[in-house]
Amino acid sequence: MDSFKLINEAANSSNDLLLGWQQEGLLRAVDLHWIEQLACHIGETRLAVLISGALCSAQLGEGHICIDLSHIWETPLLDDVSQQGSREKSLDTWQLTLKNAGIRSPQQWCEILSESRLVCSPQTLSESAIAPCPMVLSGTRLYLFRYYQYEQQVLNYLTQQLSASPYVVSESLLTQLFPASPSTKTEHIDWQKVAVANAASLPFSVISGGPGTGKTTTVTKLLALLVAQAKEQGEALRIGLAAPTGKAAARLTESISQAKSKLPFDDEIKHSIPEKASTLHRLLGSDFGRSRFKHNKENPLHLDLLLIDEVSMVDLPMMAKVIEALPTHARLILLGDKDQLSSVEAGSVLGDLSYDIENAYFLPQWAEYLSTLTQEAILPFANANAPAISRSLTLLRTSYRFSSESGIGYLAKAMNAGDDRAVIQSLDAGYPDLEWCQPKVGQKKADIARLAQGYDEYWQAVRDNVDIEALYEVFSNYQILTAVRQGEFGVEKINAQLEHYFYQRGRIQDLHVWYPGKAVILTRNDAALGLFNGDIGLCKADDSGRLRVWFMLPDGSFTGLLPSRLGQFESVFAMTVHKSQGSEFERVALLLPMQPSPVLTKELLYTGITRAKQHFTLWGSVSLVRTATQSRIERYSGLIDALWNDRPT
Ligand SMILES: Nc1ncnc2c1ncn2[C@@H]1O[C@H](COP(=O)(O)OP(=O)(O)OP(=O)(O)O)[C@@H](O)[C@H]1O
Repeated sequence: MDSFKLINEAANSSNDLLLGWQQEGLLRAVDLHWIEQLACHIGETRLAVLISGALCSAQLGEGHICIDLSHIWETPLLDDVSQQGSREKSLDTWQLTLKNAGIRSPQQWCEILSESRLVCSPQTLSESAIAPCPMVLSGTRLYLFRYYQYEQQVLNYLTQQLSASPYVVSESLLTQLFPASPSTKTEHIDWQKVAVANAASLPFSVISGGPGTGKTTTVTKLLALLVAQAKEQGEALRIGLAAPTGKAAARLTESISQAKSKLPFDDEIKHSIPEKASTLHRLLGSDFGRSRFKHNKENPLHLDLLLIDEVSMVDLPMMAKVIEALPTHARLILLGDKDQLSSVEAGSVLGDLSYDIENAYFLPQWAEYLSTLTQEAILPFANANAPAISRSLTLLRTSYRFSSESGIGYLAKAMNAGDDRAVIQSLDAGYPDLEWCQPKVGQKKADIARLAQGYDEYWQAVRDNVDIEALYEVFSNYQILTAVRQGEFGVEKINAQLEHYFYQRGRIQDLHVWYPGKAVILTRNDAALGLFNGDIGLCKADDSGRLRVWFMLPDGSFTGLLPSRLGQFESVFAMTVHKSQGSEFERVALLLPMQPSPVLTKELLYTGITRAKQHFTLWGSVSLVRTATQSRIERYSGLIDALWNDRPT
């Protein structure tokens, strides 16, 4: 429906207006239902309040923790959300809507909201003992109450940690872990050593870095140092390792066990470093039927240190619950790649915490302390007003996986910088580890055949009836990724077309039953089976010839289930980039849709590219690659301002 017409027709009725927005896809049914129920219950009829509540709820669905009224005032809603219409027309429409709702400026908008019984201020919240109201207006930011609380929980925790006194760190253990070697010592700073020294000194720290920058190697050294220090004092550290998904937990387990073997410490220290990582849900004691975790403020985790990997995937509510369940004395170490896609659910905690990490050098006193401890020439912030959070952040800057000759490394860097010229240049440069295919209309069959070739080795392994470990390894060598779920290049259609192709080639005998080699991904957690959303299962006969679906467990063993026992799953010859987070493959083919889509952003492409270890193929047109490189995801929250507002300009 045309938006001008919509507003003219519906100016007198907020319900009609909001219903119209729902039809246009700006609101979800749940947003509308939520605000209608509340309005009815409290007797609120003002359009300005109802619009704000519905928008706040809708934007949460888009990953935003809050809405910023002054930003929204200047943003064309339709361009912002549904990409329809010209910017000018959308902005006119949006401003007209707000004016019809009696709003003339963001300030006036805030005043109207402040008068509503649906909205309260942070002050009223802190002063009153009465039940909270559904929304909170903090400055020009409007939150749903629960999300305001989550954000405050994280901020309160950080405020305490950032002012805590540092721990003493053993210089000799640090030197043992990072022996100075004249041949390896260049003019560059050893950021891994700095990261260990920094995180060992603090109760809270973030270590961020791109693929292969040695995040796991670094934290394993950090754990070794802390375990050895505790041992010197006759104590034992209780360490927890966790990640947001089962797959990421399994990778962390594997990487820590490999990195441990290279430590220059005796076996006793190595044995005291745990390897087994669990999902955050399992760590907190997920009770799938209940909203609260088993571990919380009243029943904290029995840990002295918690390390969480792949934090880019952790949403704000989960981070708040982890913090709530941490004992006050416990250290928290967050690990991840800040440039990857944010969590599926609302928030971008790692992105917000490490917002300006590239420039976040330490304050002079802290830089001096770290320089003395590490013997590295650490430059301090020039500005004495540096934000407190910068003390807790270390960025690992050197990739040990991709050499300077690596196309994948170069492409990932260009994508991250949003530099479309460099992206196109690297794709065109003929790097041996990069390939670029530009799909053309009418060539889909040939494209599917080419994409399917990547699975030749897998089908050979299925025919050879190799054991499940070997089959799993071959399957993990190659993965097709899609940017979207629906449409011609969406994951559903691509999977169906790949399976059809395999059927035509005689690799699958019957598409309608389970077959050896069928590959599935779970789309729901299954507590009873001990399996999680994102776990991959491969179909293979057991010793008695019965087909089972085999899943790898976090300890590397396999469990084979009858297909009838599986809950919700889908085929996984192709998966979405979102689902691939936390996994890596030797070879990756990333398939972009033919048409522009708001989901095509540099974060999505960067995440897809960095899933590849040895070879990466991009399927997408020049114009789409360019547009995606220049689009970035922005998620609203109050964290960046609260943590970084004193940053030097
Ligand atoms: N300082 C170093 N010197 C040489 N090689 C290193 C160094 N640090 C790490 N590596 C090697 O680089 C590889 C990647 O290291 P690691 O797995 O720790 O990185 P990561 O950042 O955790 O990787 P991922 O992207 O998989 O999360 C490993 O083979 C590791 O042994």
